[in-house]
Amino acid sequence: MPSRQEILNAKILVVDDSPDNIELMEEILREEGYANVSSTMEPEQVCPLHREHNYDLILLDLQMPGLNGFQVMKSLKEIEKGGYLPVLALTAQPSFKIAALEAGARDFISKPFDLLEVHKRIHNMLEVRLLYKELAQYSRAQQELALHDALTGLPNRRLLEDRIETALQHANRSHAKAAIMYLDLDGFKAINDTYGHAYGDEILKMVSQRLLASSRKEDTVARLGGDEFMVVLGDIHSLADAQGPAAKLVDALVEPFFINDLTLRLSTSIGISIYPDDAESVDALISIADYALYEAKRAGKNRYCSTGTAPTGAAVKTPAKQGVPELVPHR
Ligand SMILES: Nc1nc2c(ncn2[C@@H]2O[C@H](COP(=O)(O)OP(=O)(O)OP(=O)(O)O)[C@@H](O)[C@H]2O)c(=O)[nH]1
Repeated sequence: MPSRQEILNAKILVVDDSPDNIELMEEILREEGYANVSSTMEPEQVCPLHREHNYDLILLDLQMPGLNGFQVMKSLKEIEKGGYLPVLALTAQPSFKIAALEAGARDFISKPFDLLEVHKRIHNMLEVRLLYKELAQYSRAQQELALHDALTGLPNRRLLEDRIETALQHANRSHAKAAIMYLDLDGFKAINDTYGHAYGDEILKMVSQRLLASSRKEDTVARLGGDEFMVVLGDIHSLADAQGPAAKLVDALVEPFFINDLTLRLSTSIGISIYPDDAESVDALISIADYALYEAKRAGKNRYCSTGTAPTGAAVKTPAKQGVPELVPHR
């Protein structure tokens, strides 16, 4: 439940065409302790103001010249699409009460004001509004958690697969290629075993930062779990466009890590697959990158390995068409 202080700090807008009514309502609210009250006599300003300030409560007079309260609520619904309209209608017309509720107002206050009723209705409405905001925030945070790795904050496998799909679609549309780089740290287990899990975790966070710092903003850097990461490069035109970035990642991780008084060293191996040269589906591209990674490990670690053409220019078989790929480790 929101605290009394949170309720008193809520943002409130009073909308009325009568300066006397505005003054009266502002005074009522101030005396109760509400600290964030503003007002307007121009109904057409309500939406722009709400867009800017995201009010917790709009006390809205229904009968105003020009734009009336019902029209204002209609426009507010556009801003709060599917959301909660924080409107408390003010009306002297008994027949408008139900109409106001039907138009989206959460509640109404009758004029002339009964002070006790005003306070209760405002308090109750703010309580619900603030709870609603808390819930919406919590739900956004849960969605984020479901798509990100809790330790590093990087996208997790679920989000990664989506990102790869998007990169492939983009490559298709723009007649370009995409690269999947599968990374597995070398010697990570020894760090855990020697210095403990907390140091291992710290290294994983630092590795994530280095991978991000060594990639383009538009690339995806994800953690698959354990000491495995993936980097997706979109909008490339050849394997050579992925080899440079792969070498950069290998170099970035070979630099020592400083944690407390310790200097820790590890390296990474990378397997690369290219869309559409190696395969066309996400799963197949990941499998081929995994296979290339295995070859990079087998060839001595601290290097990347790809299918395709060796730097010397020697053509090698591509796995999608030829079965088992011939892989080219680079150091
Ligand atoms: N600290 C920490 N360790 C983890 C986490 N997830 C997995 N691990 C550990 O990471 C290690 C990964 O094992 P390997 O990939 O075989 O270790 P490695 O020494 O890098 O082996 P190579 O890849 O052959 O060089 C295991 O010891 C796991 O227990 C984690 O979230 N935090």
